[in-house]
Amino acid sequence: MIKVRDLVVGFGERNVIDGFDLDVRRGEILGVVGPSGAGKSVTLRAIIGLLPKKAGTVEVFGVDMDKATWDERLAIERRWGVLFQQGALFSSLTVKQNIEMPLREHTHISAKLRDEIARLKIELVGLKPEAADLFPAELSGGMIKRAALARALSLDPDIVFLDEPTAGLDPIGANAFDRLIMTLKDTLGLTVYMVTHDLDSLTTVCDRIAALKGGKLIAVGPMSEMVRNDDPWMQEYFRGERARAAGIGAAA
Ligand SMILES: Nc1ncnc2c1ncn2[C@@H]1O[C@H](COP(=O)(O)OP(=O)(O)OP(=O)(O)O)[C@@H](O)[C@H]1O
Repeated sequence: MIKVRDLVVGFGERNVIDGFDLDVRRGEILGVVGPSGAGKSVTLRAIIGLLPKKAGTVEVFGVDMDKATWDERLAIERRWGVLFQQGALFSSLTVKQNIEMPLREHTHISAKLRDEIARLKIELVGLKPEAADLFPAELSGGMIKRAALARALSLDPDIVFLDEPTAGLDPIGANAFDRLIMTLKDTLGLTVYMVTHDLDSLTTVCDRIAALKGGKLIAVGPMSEMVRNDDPWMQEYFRGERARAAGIGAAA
């Protein structure tokens, strides 16, 4: 679904991402981890074209994004949805209006159909129908994540990019969100690219994990490979106290 080659991204003289390759396979949930500041969000933004690359290529659905025509690019953007770290909902719009926004931008469907689709997505992500008319300031953290996910799903994408979807949620809320992602993957055949620090999410929902450190990709594979990696950060992360508490040691 996505093929990243020799990616370099930086600001001024400094390179945050220093040349790596990464593939995202159809139908998988790929978890992206790494120390704070490792460039996880920067990589996500570079893949979806919100940040310029200094070098390298990004192919999505087999199309080189640098060579894509305007129409090709728009067609590809229609096939992905993004959930940003803080949800990034428009504060002056209701939940339903937020979900309708991509439909307004990318389609010519009628207001009635937009309304129906938005209400369906609200149901799909487990929000109550009444949430449709609430403004973001009236939502809890978990509801914001669900509303943002509903917006990311509004165009029935093939891929969703999630930037720390469970950050700020209590363990029960995080767990429910993880289950939702798995259900969506199973029922809609979604491919998921998920930046996360959440060890529970990595264990329960991710098929593969990509670990970023020092601008490089230091490991890609299933959890069983992560726990065996001898990089000190990987050891601490995947074999430390919190990992043991999440039951990850058992995977070693
Ligand atoms: N627009 C920008 N201008 C300059 N530097 C930036 C910009 N965006 C990100 N950076 C820098 O790039 C580095 C990587 O940031 P990024 O947000 O990708 O980290 P991260 O791995 O997602 O971290 P965290 O886990 O803390 O969210 C950081 O040092 C950050 O300061």
